[in-house]
Amino acid sequence: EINTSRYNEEFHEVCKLGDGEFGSVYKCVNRLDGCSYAIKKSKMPVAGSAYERNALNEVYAHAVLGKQLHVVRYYSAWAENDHMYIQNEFCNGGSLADIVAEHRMQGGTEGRFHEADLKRLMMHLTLGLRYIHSQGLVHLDIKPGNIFLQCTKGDNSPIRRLSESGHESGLDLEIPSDDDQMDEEVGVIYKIGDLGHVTSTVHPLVEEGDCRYLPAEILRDDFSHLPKADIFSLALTVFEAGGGGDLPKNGPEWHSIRNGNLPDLDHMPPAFNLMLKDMIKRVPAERPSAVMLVHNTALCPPGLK
Ligand SMILES: Cn1cc(CCO)c2c3c(c(-c4ccccc4Cl)cc21)C(=O)NC3=O
Repeated sequence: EINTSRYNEEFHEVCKLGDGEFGSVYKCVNRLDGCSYAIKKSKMPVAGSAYERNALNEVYAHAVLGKQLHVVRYYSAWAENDHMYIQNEFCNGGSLADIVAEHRMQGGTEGRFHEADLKRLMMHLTLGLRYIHSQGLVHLDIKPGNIFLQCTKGDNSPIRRLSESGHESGLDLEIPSDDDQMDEEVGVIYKIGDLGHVTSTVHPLVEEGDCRYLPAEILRDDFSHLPKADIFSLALTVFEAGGGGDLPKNGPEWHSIRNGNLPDLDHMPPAFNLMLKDMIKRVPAERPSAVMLVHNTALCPPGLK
Protein backbone atom coordinates (compact mmCIF):
# COMPACT_ATOMS: atom_id res chain seq x y z
CA GLU A 1 0.00 0.00 0.00
CA ILE A 2 1.19 3.56 -0.62
CA ASN A 3 1.96 4.53 2.94
CA THR A 4 4.43 1.71 3.56
CA SER A 5 7.66 3.45 4.37
CA ARG A 6 10.81 2.45 6.17
CA TYR A 7 10.31 5.45 8.44
CA ASN A 8 6.85 4.34 9.56
CA GLU A 9 7.63 0.63 9.56
CA GLU A 10 10.88 0.81 11.54
CA PHE A 11 10.17 3.79 13.83
CA HIS A 12 7.58 5.11 16.25
CA GLU A 13 7.56 8.94 16.01
CA VAL A 14 7.55 10.38 19.57
CA CYS A 15 7.71 14.15 19.02
CA LYS A 16 9.10 16.92 16.80
CA LEU A 17 12.47 18.22 18.01
CA GLY A 18 12.85 21.12 15.59
CA ASP A 19 11.97 22.77 12.33
CA GLY A 20 14.03 24.69 9.83
CA GLU A 21 14.48 25.47 6.15
CA PHE A 22 16.42 22.18 6.11
CA GLY A 23 13.34 20.16 7.07
CA SER A 24 12.13 18.74 10.38
CA VAL A 25 13.77 16.64 13.08
CA TYR A 26 11.84 14.07 15.10
CA LYS A 27 12.58 12.00 18.17
CA CYS A 28 11.80 8.41 17.17
CA VAL A 29 11.97 5.01 18.87
CA ASN A 30 13.22 2.14 16.72
CA ARG A 31 10.60 -0.60 17.02
CA LEU A 32 13.23 -3.33 16.90
CA ASP A 33 16.03 -2.14 19.22
CA GLY A 34 13.87 0.09 21.43
CA CYS A 35 16.40 2.93 21.31
CA SER A 36 15.60 6.58 20.66
CA TYR A 37 17.04 8.36 17.61
CA ALA A 38 16.93 11.85 16.13
CA ILE A 39 15.73 11.59 12.54
CA LYS A 40 15.86 14.54 10.17
CA LYS A 41 13.31 14.43 7.36
CA SER A 42 13.95 16.82 4.49
CA LYS A 43 12.56 17.35 1.00
CA MET A 44 14.60 15.54 -1.63
CA PRO A 45 17.03 18.20 -2.86
CA VAL A 46 16.96 19.23 -6.52
CA ALA A 47 19.64 17.24 -8.37
CA GLY A 48 22.79 19.28 -8.87
CA SER A 49 21.74 21.98 -6.38
CA ALA A 50 23.81 23.22 -3.41
CA TYR A 51 21.18 21.54 -1.22
CA GLU A 52 21.99 18.18 -2.79
CA ARG A 53 25.70 18.76 -2.28
CA ASN A 54 25.10 19.65 1.37
CA ALA A 55 22.87 16.63 1.89
CA LEU A 56 25.51 14.33 0.39
CA ASN A 57 28.30 16.10 2.31
CA GLU A 58 26.44 15.47 5.54
CA VAL A 59 26.07 11.75 4.91
CA TYR A 60 29.64 11.34 3.62
CA ALA A 61 30.96 13.25 6.65
CA HIS A 62 29.00 11.08 9.08
CA ALA A 63 30.21 7.96 7.29
CA VAL A 64 33.86 9.09 7.68
CA LEU A 65 33.43 10.47 11.23
CA GLY A 66 32.49 7.13 12.76
CA LYS A 67 32.19 6.77 16.52
CA GLN A 68 33.71 9.66 18.43
CA LEU A 69 32.28 10.63 21.80
CA HIS A 70 32.08 14.36 20.95
CA VAL A 71 30.59 14.06 17.45
CA VAL A 72 26.91 13.16 17.12
CA ARG A 73 26.78 9.56 15.92
CA TYR A 74 25.24 8.61 12.56
CA TYR A 75 23.32 5.36 12.04
CA SER A 76 21.65 5.41 8.65
CA ALA A 77 20.30 7.51 5.78
CA TRP A 78 17.76 6.69 3.10
CA ALA A 79 15.39 8.25 0.53
CA GLU A 80 11.70 7.53 0.00
CA ASN A 81 8.53 9.35 -1.08
CA ASP A 82 10.50 12.34 -2.35
CA HIS A 83 12.11 12.82 1.08
CA MET A 84 15.56 12.20 2.55
CA TYR A 85 16.02 10.78 6.04
CA ILE A 86 19.11 10.78 8.24
CA GLN A 87 19.05 8.79 11.49
CA ASN A 88 21.40 10.11 14.16
CA GLU A 89 22.15 9.57 17.83
CA PHE A 90 19.50 11.25 20.02
CA CYS A 91 21.05 13.63 22.55
CA ASN A 92 18.59 13.99 25.44
CA GLY A 93 19.80 17.32 26.86
CA GLY A 94 18.81 19.81 24.16
CA SER A 95 21.18 22.08 22.25
CA LEU A 96 23.68 24.56 23.69
CA ALA A 97 21.53 27.32 22.14
CA ASP A 98 18.58 26.15 24.28
CA ILE A 99 20.78 26.24 27.41
CA VAL A 100 22.15 29.71 26.60
CA ALA A 101 18.62 31.00 25.94
CA GLU A 102 17.37 29.51 29.24
CA HIS A 103 20.32 31.10 31.08
CA ARG A 104 19.56 34.45 29.48
CA MET A 105 15.96 34.21 30.72
CA GLN A 106 17.22 33.65 34.26
CA GLY A 107 19.52 36.65 33.95
CA GLY A 108 22.10 37.53 36.59
CA THR A 109 25.15 35.34 37.20
CA GLU A 110 23.26 32.05 36.92
CA GLY A 111 22.61 33.17 33.34
CA ARG A 112 25.87 31.59 32.17
CA PHE A 113 28.23 28.61 32.42
CA HIS A 114 30.46 28.61 35.50
CA GLU A 115 34.23 28.07 35.25
CA ALA A 116 34.31 24.27 35.54
CA ASP A 117 31.38 23.79 33.13
CA LEU A 118 32.81 26.22 30.57
CA LYS A 119 36.18 24.41 30.65
CA ARG A 120 34.39 21.08 30.21
CA LEU A 121 32.39 22.44 27.27
CA MET A 122 35.54 23.80 25.65
CA MET A 123 37.46 20.55 26.18
CA HIS A 124 34.70 18.35 24.74
CA LEU A 125 34.28 20.52 21.63
CA THR A 126 38.06 20.80 21.17
CA LEU A 127 38.34 16.99 21.29
CA GLY A 128 35.52 16.73 18.75
CA LEU A 129 37.20 19.28 16.45
CA ARG A 130 40.60 17.59 16.86
CA TYR A 131 39.01 14.37 15.60
CA ILE A 132 37.17 16.04 12.67
CA HIS A 133 40.37 17.90 11.63
CA SER A 134 42.45 14.71 12.01
CA GLN A 135 40.22 13.15 9.33
CA GLY A 136 41.05 15.95 6.88
CA LEU A 137 37.63 17.54 7.33
CA VAL A 138 36.30 20.84 8.71
CA HIS A 139 32.85 21.57 10.19
CA LEU A 140 32.36 25.25 9.15
CA ASP A 141 29.16 25.76 11.15
CA ILE A 142 30.24 25.48 14.80
CA LYS A 143 27.68 27.42 16.87
CA PRO A 144 25.48 26.83 19.96
CA GLY A 145 22.56 25.59 17.81
CA ASN A 146 24.73 22.76 16.44
CA ILE A 147 26.07 21.55 19.80
CA PHE A 148 23.94 18.91 21.50
CA LEU A 149 23.97 17.66 25.09
CA GLN A 150 23.84 14.06 26.28
CA CYS A 151 22.92 13.92 29.96
CA THR A 152 23.69 10.60 31.62
CA LYS A 153 23.30 11.63 35.27
CA GLY A 154 20.27 11.73 37.59
CA ASP A 155 16.77 11.53 36.20
CA ASN A 156 18.05 11.14 32.64
CA SER A 157 19.98 7.98 33.42
CA PRO A 158 18.97 5.14 31.10
CA ILE A 159 17.88 2.88 33.99
CA ARG A 160 15.81 5.67 35.61
CA ARG A 161 14.37 6.48 32.16
CA LEU A 162 13.41 2.83 31.71
CA SER A 163 11.42 2.77 34.95
CA GLU A 164 9.72 6.06 34.13
CA SER A 165 9.41 5.43 30.42
CA GLY A 166 5.89 6.01 29.24
CA HIS A 167 6.13 3.33 26.58
CA GLU A 168 3.39 0.85 27.43
CA SER A 169 5.19 -1.64 25.26
CA GLY A 170 8.27 -1.21 27.50
CA LEU A 171 10.06 -0.86 24.20
CA ASP A 172 12.29 1.84 25.62
CA LEU A 173 14.86 -0.80 26.43
CA GLU A 174 17.82 1.54 26.46
CA ILE A 175 20.02 -0.77 28.47
CA PRO A 176 23.15 1.27 29.17
CA SER A 177 26.26 -0.27 27.67
CA ASP A 178 29.25 -0.63 30.00
CA ASP A 179 30.74 2.64 28.86
CA ASP A 180 27.36 4.25 29.63
CA GLN A 181 27.68 2.78 33.15
CA MET A 182 31.09 4.44 33.27
CA ASP A 183 29.36 7.68 32.28
CA GLU A 184 26.80 7.29 35.06
CA GLU A 185 28.67 9.65 37.36
CA VAL A 186 29.92 11.74 34.47
CA GLY A 187 27.03 14.16 33.86
CA VAL A 188 26.86 16.08 30.60
CA ILE A 189 28.65 15.16 27.36
CA TYR A 190 28.77 17.84 24.64
CA LYS A 191 28.60 16.71 21.00
CA ILE A 192 29.18 18.46 17.70
CA GLY A 193 26.20 17.94 15.38
CA ASP A 194 24.79 19.06 12.03
CA LEU A 195 27.52 18.10 9.58
CA GLY A 196 25.72 19.79 6.65
CA HIS A 197 28.58 22.23 6.03
CA VAL A 198 31.40 19.73 6.50
CA THR A 199 33.94 19.74 3.69
CA SER A 200 37.46 18.59 2.91
CA THR A 201 40.32 20.72 4.23
CA VAL A 202 42.30 20.28 1.02
CA HIS A 203 39.58 20.23 -1.65
CA PRO A 204 37.01 22.53 -0.03
CA LEU A 205 33.52 23.12 -1.38
CA VAL A 206 32.62 25.80 1.13
CA GLU A 207 28.97 26.49 1.98
CA GLU A 208 29.17 29.37 4.47
CA GLY A 209 27.76 28.81 7.96
CA ASP A 210 26.33 31.41 10.34
CA CYS A 211 28.13 34.76 9.86
CA ARG A 212 27.87 35.54 13.60
CA TYR A 213 30.46 32.80 14.22
CA LEU A 214 32.56 32.99 11.02
CA PRO A 215 35.99 34.65 10.74
CA ALA A 216 36.55 37.42 8.18
CA GLU A 217 38.80 35.35 5.87
CA ILE A 218 35.98 32.88 5.11
CA LEU A 219 33.70 35.72 4.03
CA ARG A 220 36.57 36.86 1.76
CA ASP A 221 36.68 33.31 0.24
CA ASP A 222 40.14 32.67 1.70
CA PHE A 223 39.96 28.89 2.38
CA SER A 224 43.71 28.42 2.98
CA HIS A 225 43.35 27.72 6.76
CA LEU A 226 39.91 26.11 7.14
CA PRO A 227 40.60 24.27 10.43
CA LYS A 228 41.40 27.66 12.00
CA ALA A 229 37.96 28.90 10.94
CA ASP A 230 36.45 26.18 13.19
CA ILE A 231 38.77 27.32 16.00
CA PHE A 232 37.48 30.89 15.57
CA SER A 233 33.83 29.73 15.68
CA LEU A 234 34.55 27.55 18.72
CA ALA A 235 35.89 30.59 20.60
CA LEU A 236 32.73 32.63 19.92
CA THR A 237 30.51 29.65 20.79
CA VAL A 238 32.24 29.25 24.17
CA PHE A 239 32.26 33.03 24.70
CA GLU A 240 28.47 33.10 24.24
CA ALA A 241 27.94 30.16 26.62
CA GLY A 242 30.13 32.01 29.14
CA GLY A 243 27.62 34.86 29.17
CA GLY A 244 29.43 37.03 26.59
CA GLY A 245 26.06 38.13 25.20
CA ASP A 246 24.54 38.12 21.72
CA LEU A 247 27.03 38.11 18.87
CA PRO A 248 26.68 40.72 16.08
CA LYS A 249 25.74 39.62 12.53
CA ASN A 250 27.51 42.65 10.97
CA GLY A 251 28.49 46.26 11.64
CA PRO A 252 31.35 47.82 13.69
CA GLU A 253 30.99 45.30 16.57
CA TRP A 254 31.31 42.43 14.11
CA HIS A 255 34.53 43.93 12.68
CA SER A 256 35.89 44.74 16.14
CA ILE A 257 35.71 41.05 17.11
CA ARG A 258 37.37 40.12 13.78
CA ASN A 259 40.20 42.49 14.72
CA GLY A 260 40.79 40.35 17.82
CA ASN A 261 38.79 42.43 20.33
CA LEU A 262 36.76 40.16 22.61
CA PRO A 263 35.51 41.37 26.02
CA ASP A 264 36.81 39.34 28.99
CA LEU A 265 34.48 36.85 30.67
CA ASP A 266 34.81 38.39 34.14
CA HIS A 267 34.25 35.11 36.03
CA MET A 268 36.94 33.25 34.11
CA PRO A 269 40.70 33.19 34.86
CA PRO A 270 42.95 35.48 32.75
CA ALA A 271 44.55 32.45 31.01
CA PHE A 272 41.14 31.35 29.72
CA ASN A 273 40.34 34.80 28.32
CA LEU A 274 43.81 34.93 26.72
CA MET A 275 43.14 31.56 25.07
CA LEU A 276 39.86 32.84 23.58
CA LYS A 277 41.66 35.92 22.23
CA ASP A 278 44.33 33.71 20.64
CA MET A 279 41.58 31.65 18.99
CA ILE A 280 40.05 34.68 17.25
CA LYS A 281 43.26 36.27 15.95
CA ARG A 282 42.79 37.99 12.61
CA VAL A 283 45.66 35.97 11.08
CA PRO A 284 44.37 32.34 10.97
CA ALA A 285 47.88 30.83 11.17
CA GLU A 286 48.38 32.55 14.55
CA ARG A 287 45.33 30.81 16.08
CA PRO A 288 46.08 27.61 18.06
CA SER A 289 45.14 24.27 16.50
CA ALA A 290 42.76 21.86 18.27
CA VAL A 291 45.77 19.63 19.03
CA MET A 292 47.52 22.53 20.79
CA LEU A 293 44.35 23.60 22.66
CA VAL A 294 43.82 20.16 24.20
CA HIS A 295 47.11 20.65 26.08
CA ASN A 296 46.40 24.25 27.13
CA THR A 297 46.54 24.45 30.94
CA ALA A 298 43.76 27.06 30.78
CA LEU A 299 41.47 24.07 30.16
CA CYS A 300 42.55 22.16 33.28
CA PRO A 301 39.63 21.78 35.70
CA PRO A 302 39.78 24.39 38.48
CA GLY A 303 41.87 23.36 41.46
CA LEU A 304 44.07 20.94 39.50
CA LYS A 305 47.64 22.14 39.10
C1 LIG B 1 16.65 20.25 16.59
N1 LIG B 1 17.27 19.14 17.28
C2 LIG B 1 17.04 18.80 18.58
C3 LIG B 1 17.80 17.68 18.89
C4 LIG B 1 17.78 17.01 20.22
C5 LIG B 1 18.61 17.81 21.21
O1 LIG B 1 18.34 17.35 22.50
C6 LIG B 1 18.52 17.29 17.72
C7 LIG B 1 19.44 16.28 17.39
C8 LIG B 1 19.97 16.24 16.10
C9 LIG B 1 19.59 17.19 15.09
C10 LIG B 1 20.09 17.15 13.71
C11 LIG B 1 20.77 18.26 13.19
C12 LIG B 1 21.25 18.26 11.87
C13 LIG B 1 21.08 17.15 11.06
C14 LIG B 1 20.39 16.04 11.55
C15 LIG B 1 19.89 16.06 12.87
CL1 LIG B 1 19.04 14.68 13.41
C16 LIG B 1 18.68 18.19 15.43
C17 LIG B 1 18.16 18.24 16.73
C18 LIG B 1 20.89 15.11 16.07
O2 LIG B 1 21.61 14.74 15.13
N2 LIG B 1 20.86 14.51 17.30
C19 LIG B 1 20.01 15.16 18.11
O3 LIG B 1 19.80 14.83 19.29
